[in-house]
This record gives sequence, C-alpha cells and structure tokens, in this order.
Amino acid sequence: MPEAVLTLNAGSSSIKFAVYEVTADATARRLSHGQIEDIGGAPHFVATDGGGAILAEHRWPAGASLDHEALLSPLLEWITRHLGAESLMAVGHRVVHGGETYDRPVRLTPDVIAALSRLTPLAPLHQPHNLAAVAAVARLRPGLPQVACFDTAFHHGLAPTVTRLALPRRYAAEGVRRYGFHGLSFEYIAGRLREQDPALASGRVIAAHLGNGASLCAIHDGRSIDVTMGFTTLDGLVMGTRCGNLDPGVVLYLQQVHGLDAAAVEHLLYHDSGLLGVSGISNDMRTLLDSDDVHAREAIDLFVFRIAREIGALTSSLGGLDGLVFSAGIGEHAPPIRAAVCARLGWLGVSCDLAANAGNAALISTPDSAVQVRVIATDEESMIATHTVNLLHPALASAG
Ligand SMILES: Nc1ncnc2c1ncn2[C@@H]1O[C@H](COP(=O)(O)OP(=O)(O)O)[C@@H](O)[C@H]1O
Ligand SMILES: CC(=O)OP(=O)(O)O
Ligand SMILES: [Mg+2]
Repeated sequence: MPEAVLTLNAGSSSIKFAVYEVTADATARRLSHGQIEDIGGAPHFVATDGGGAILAEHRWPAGASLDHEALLSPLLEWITRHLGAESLMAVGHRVVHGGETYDRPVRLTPDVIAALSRLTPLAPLHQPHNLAAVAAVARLRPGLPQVACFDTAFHHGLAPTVTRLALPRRYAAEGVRRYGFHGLSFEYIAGRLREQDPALASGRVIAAHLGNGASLCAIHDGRSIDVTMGFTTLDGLVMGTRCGNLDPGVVLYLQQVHGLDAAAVEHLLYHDSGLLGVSGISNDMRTLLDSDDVHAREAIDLFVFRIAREIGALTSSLGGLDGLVFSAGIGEHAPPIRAAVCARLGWLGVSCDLAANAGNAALISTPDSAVQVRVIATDEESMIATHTVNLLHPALASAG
C-alpha cells in the first residue's frame, strides 16, 4: 500500500493542508491539497487534486464565529475519508515558534509538545492552533508519528547583533531576543530561486512574504541574515490585523491612560490593528483594493510605505541589493501592491515592468532594472513534507 504524508499549516487566517504520496524513487508527490481560508470572517474550504480539479468545497456564513479549533475536526474528517488507498505514515506540522532550542524539524513527543506550549505567549495567533492540530491528530490516530517544522529554524544562523535587543542582558539569558518567522516559506523561496537563477540566488536578495502575516527576510547566498519579525510575530511590517513596528511607549500609554491590561493590549495589537485597524473595514487585501473608502486607501498606503522602508533597512544589512522576491497571498496575487512597492524603490534602481506585473509573471522587472524583481509562489507544505520524510526516512527525501 502506498504511504502518504499529511502536512498541516495553521496560519493566522487559514489552515492549509496537503497530502503527499511517498514514492519508492525518493520523492514525495502531491496528491491533493486545500485550505480553509478567511477564518474569523466567512470561512471557505476548498480541496483540489494533483491536477487542480476541485474535490470538495464548502462555505460557512460570516458571523458563525468558527475558529481554527472548530474547523479542524471537519477538515481532518474530510482528509481521513479522502485518503483512499494511501496509508498515512506521518503528519508534518508547521509550528510557528521553535524558540532557542529547535533549529531543525523534530519528532513531536510529550516533552517537545510541553516545551512548545510554553512558547504560546510569543505567538498567540499561531502556536495554540498549531498545537491544537497536533492534539487533534493524536486523538484521531494515536501512535501516528508527528513532526514539527519551525518557522524560526531558517533564521537560527542570524548574527548576535541581529538577534540582540537593547534590554538588560538578563532578559537575553531567558530567550528574549529576535528570532524571525516565515522560515519555511523563505527556505522554499531560496530553494526555488536557486533552481531558477543560481547566480541571483548566490547574491543579495530580499524575500517579501506578504500574507495575512507579513515579513521580509534578507538572504545572502541562501542564508537568512536579517528579518523584520522579531521576538514575536508582531514586529516589522503592517499585517492583516497586527500592528508591526510600534514604539513601546504606545503600550505604556495604552496601559497608563486607557487602563488596558495585558490581555487587552495583546488583543488590540494582534487582532484589531494592522490593515483592519487602520481601514476600519477589513484585514483582507482584496476587500481593501476593491474599496473606494479613503481609510482603505490609507491602510494600503501605510502597508506599502512600511514595506519599502524596511526594504531600505534590509538593503543596508545586505550591503546592497541584487534581487527582490514577492510571495504569499498578497505578494503573489496583488499587482497594485507590488507596483506601489517598486515605485518607492526607484532610488535603488528598481524598475517594474508593469505589463509583466499585471500578468503575475515570474519576472516583473525591466531588463535594465538594477534589481531583479520576481514573484515566487511559496509552498510551505512541500517544505514540511520534505522535512518530515527526511526526518523519518532519510533515504526518501524530496517533495515535488
Ligand atoms: N487576488 C488577490 N488580490 C489581493 N490580495 C489577495 C488575493 N488573494 C489573496 N490575497 C490576500 O492574501 C492574504 C492572505 O494570504 P495568505 O498567505 O493566504 O495568509 P496566511 O497564510 O497568513 O493566512 C489576504 O490579505 C488576502 O486578501
Ligand atoms: C508567522 C506568521 O505571521 O504566519 P502567518 O503569515 O501564516 O500568519
Ligand atoms: Mg501563511
């Protein structure tokens, strides 16, 4: 009976999954994949087979208050029913925070799960959902091997100056430092770029993962050397519902003047801020781009401004820039956002080919652009599948 690996990727607004057949010739071939997106809004489930044909689709009404946990059971039931002849050999999970300990994928044991639970305050939008998925699989299929693949692992080689926060040293000793996230996505992008353009991949590249969560990674010769996300997934860019860079004095102000306690501040900064907070309309970029509301426009302008500003900062970390890669929900599908970011980077010699950009082409810079600008569709699932097979069956390691 063919063996299969299931990957689960619980993002802040979506749960993505994929099923890979582990073939005898050392590759993992994707059989089906799908997602529930717009969790917290009007959740939409769709699953497709390897050829892109829709296998199942379901929409839940907005306002049904269905969270990640509530949607996990029907999702896992559908996947189990749909597995067919393949027998599951393992489940690989994206786990957002691996802290200081986990610099590579690891088999999930009770001790590892307990250690990862302790990191929940550092990634409250993700870590509980990631671990809920682990618990749900353990309930459904006790004994099935489960593997955690970390968003932080790709950034483990960051230099001490990059990870240090200017706080008294005793906090660094307990792990209060910058980590960086979206590492599975950046690792995938670095690998794809190496296949597409090895010369560029060995140069200085900024990858922009622009989804509901958003961050930039400065990559030099395939290695992460600086990031915009820090200790938590709040730092850096403006996101769907997260504030990004914020003067810590604002937190003090909220506590002292508005009497907000820690839970209220956490809710404000993770759930009510970002594109949603500034627009007052939505965290969904599609909705904002379709809107005539001036506040939607202001939210988009701020999103773009902060991306361009952070690209300037990371260019300094890299000592120059050879390539810029857009990725994830917004980066892959929103030409107006890419064009607006590129327009702010003319001083760097970035020149966008507007027709190629409008068509979501793989290369969207003009031939005379000093920086190559590319669009790469990220695939965190294939990274998870590869890592999972690699860890459990070192001889059978590459996902396609
Ligand atoms: N065609 C599109 N145009 C503009 N934005 C899009 C498009 N498709 C998806 N997006 C945006 O991508 C974001 C979700 O990205 P995604 O990477 O799936 O998020 P996450 O994994 O963080 O949950 C949403 O803001 C959504 O509006
Ligand atoms: C780390 C993070 O923000 O992830 P996502 O983009 O999936 O929300
Ligand atoms: Mg994501």
